[in-house]
Amino acid sequence: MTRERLPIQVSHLTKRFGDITAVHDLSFTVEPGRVTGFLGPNGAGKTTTMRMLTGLVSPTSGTATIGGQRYQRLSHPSRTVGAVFDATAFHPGHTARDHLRIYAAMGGHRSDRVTEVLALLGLTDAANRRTRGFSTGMRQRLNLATALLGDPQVLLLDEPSNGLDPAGMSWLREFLRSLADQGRTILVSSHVLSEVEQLVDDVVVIQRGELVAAGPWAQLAGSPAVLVRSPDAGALATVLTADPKAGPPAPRVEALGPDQLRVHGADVAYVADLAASHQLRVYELRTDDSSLEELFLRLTADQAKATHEPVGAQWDG
Ligand SMILES: Nc1ncnc2c1ncn2[C@@H]1O[C@H](COP(=O)(O)OP(=O)(O)OP(=O)(O)O)[C@@H](O)[C@H]1O
Repeated sequence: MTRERLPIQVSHLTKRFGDITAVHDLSFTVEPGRVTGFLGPNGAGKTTTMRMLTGLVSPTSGTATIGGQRYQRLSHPSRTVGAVFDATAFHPGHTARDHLRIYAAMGGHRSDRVTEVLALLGLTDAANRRTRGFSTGMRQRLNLATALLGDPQVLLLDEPSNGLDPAGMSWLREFLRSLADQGRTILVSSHVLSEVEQLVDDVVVIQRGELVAAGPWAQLAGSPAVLVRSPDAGALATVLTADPKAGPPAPRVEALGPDQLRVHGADVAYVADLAASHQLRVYELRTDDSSLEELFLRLTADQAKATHEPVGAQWDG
């Protein structure tokens, strides 16, 4: 089936609640066929923006459109956009099937779609269990099942990875990838930095309601640097910067200490092979994960709390 490709467009969007400016002159685009991370610390304005996209909150000014239309103007809103905002909004006494039946009825979706989404999300065996006993992973799956009832082309997911264990994250990554590969437009909010690179193709980073950065994740993050510990660090730095095979541009080398280097613009295998070919000793060689942290610290530099947190920390500490 050929699907209609529907980009999300946010243009000069502003929302004020009394004295609070939750979103300020925000503009970005979310492309179909890609998973886009919507990132920012708690209170940055992510949920407010997503609510404006679904018509739950009216903008003070600016526009938020889906396929060029405001949500209210879409001919089949609940079949075009699937959105879930509150991960805990299940009636504890309802079964997964009850929950989905209610939402299917509200959205005007055919009732056999309930069985389909239960199967799609791997919840068939849990369909008749009450949600009060559901694990976080099952709740997140039930949320996704709810969002997918209308087989929407656009998915807006607020913190879908919250509380997932590594297996759950891996499953979510594969699942979102398969939905994006069908040409759907997927916007996933998160305030957990370490989840970003696992899930998304593109990122939109906001802070205090304003855009900080937007673009392909790989481009924003750049390639990670390589850390080297070697008693021959000086000689290794010389061959790295002089090696004609590397250029242009040649790797850039920082001396971190007498036996430590940080190498930019080369990967671990390249540095290892070059050291071996010059018979230079290497005691430690690894990717420098702190470059990811540095990127976010730079992007959100005036977020005082963030400046002390390690890689993968949550911005709300
Ligand atoms: N209905 C409202 N009335 C008043 N202030 C609001 C309302 N909704 C949101 N805000 C404020 O707007 C700002 C942005 O909130 P929002 O929930 O959009 O941020 P967020 O990035 O989604 O944060 P989180 O990660 O905590 O969900 C916050 O200061 C919040 O207190």
